[in-house]
Amino acid sequence: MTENILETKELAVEFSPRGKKRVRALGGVSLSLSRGETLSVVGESGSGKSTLLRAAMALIPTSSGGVLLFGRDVSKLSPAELKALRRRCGYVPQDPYGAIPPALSAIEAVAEPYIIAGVKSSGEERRERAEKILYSLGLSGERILNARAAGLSGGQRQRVEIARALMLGPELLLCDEPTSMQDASTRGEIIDALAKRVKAGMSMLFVTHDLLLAAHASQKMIVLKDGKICERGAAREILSSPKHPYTRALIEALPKLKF
Ligand SMILES: Nc1ncnc2c1ncn2[C@@H]1O[C@H](COP(=O)(O)OP(=O)(O)OP(=O)(O)O)[C@@H](O)[C@H]1O
Repeated sequence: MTENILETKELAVEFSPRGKKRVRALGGVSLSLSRGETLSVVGESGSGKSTLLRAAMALIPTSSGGVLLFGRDVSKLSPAELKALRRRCGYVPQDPYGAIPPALSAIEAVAEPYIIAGVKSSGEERRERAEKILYSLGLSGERILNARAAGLSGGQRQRVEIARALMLGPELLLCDEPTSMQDASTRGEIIDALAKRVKAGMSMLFVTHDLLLAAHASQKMIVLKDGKICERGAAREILSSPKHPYTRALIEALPKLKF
């Protein structure tokens, strides 16, 4: 039997900003992700992708429906139990600015989760592991490794964020537009590094507005429109023969190369 790492059931999230109209960000989303599998979440800006990631990690309250993380209903967990489950997850937030502690160098920032989680290790071991992960994402060299966040480009910060999320060897990686600031070849390098980990058993929920990237990075895909799934299935199949008019419109909007 396949083991579900993440499951959402009719998940709904509403925001009630003070003095403003209530926003229904997610309206009944059901999905499942098993071990060693990647699911891409695709949709336009405002379709609910980030909300889905944050709700999956129980970082925001849900209005109805539920989330099972590693088979446990997150609404029934104590803060300590939830913390323990979150430790098994890596989260790459959308905005790499501000997510990295400004006083730490890149290598220290990547090694920090080991210290926070209390993993017994020497400074040397932490550094070695952090360096290896950064290298797999195309970052190396003393100048980069010792730079603080302010001295790194947006794309480099994004890779430091991904490396931080990988430091504890997560069983589930949730990433929110993790390659939005990368050039094409670095993007490929990152996707390949993540794919290797998926092959080794990691599961990944991959948020992107880029359908081509989604098809490259994942086996399964869901397309979100106004907080609801309008299409789901095998990523490449959706790309080659989309069923929903919204997906078709997204594909038609992809830039066409002309020579
Ligand atoms: N904290 C919040 N308070 C109020 N409304 C919110 C909040 N977070 C998200 N929303 C609203 O929920 C809807 C979904 O937002 P979300 O950020 O999940 O979309 P998204 O698909 O990730 O967009 P993007 O691709 O631009 O990041 C939007 O209408 C957004 O304005």
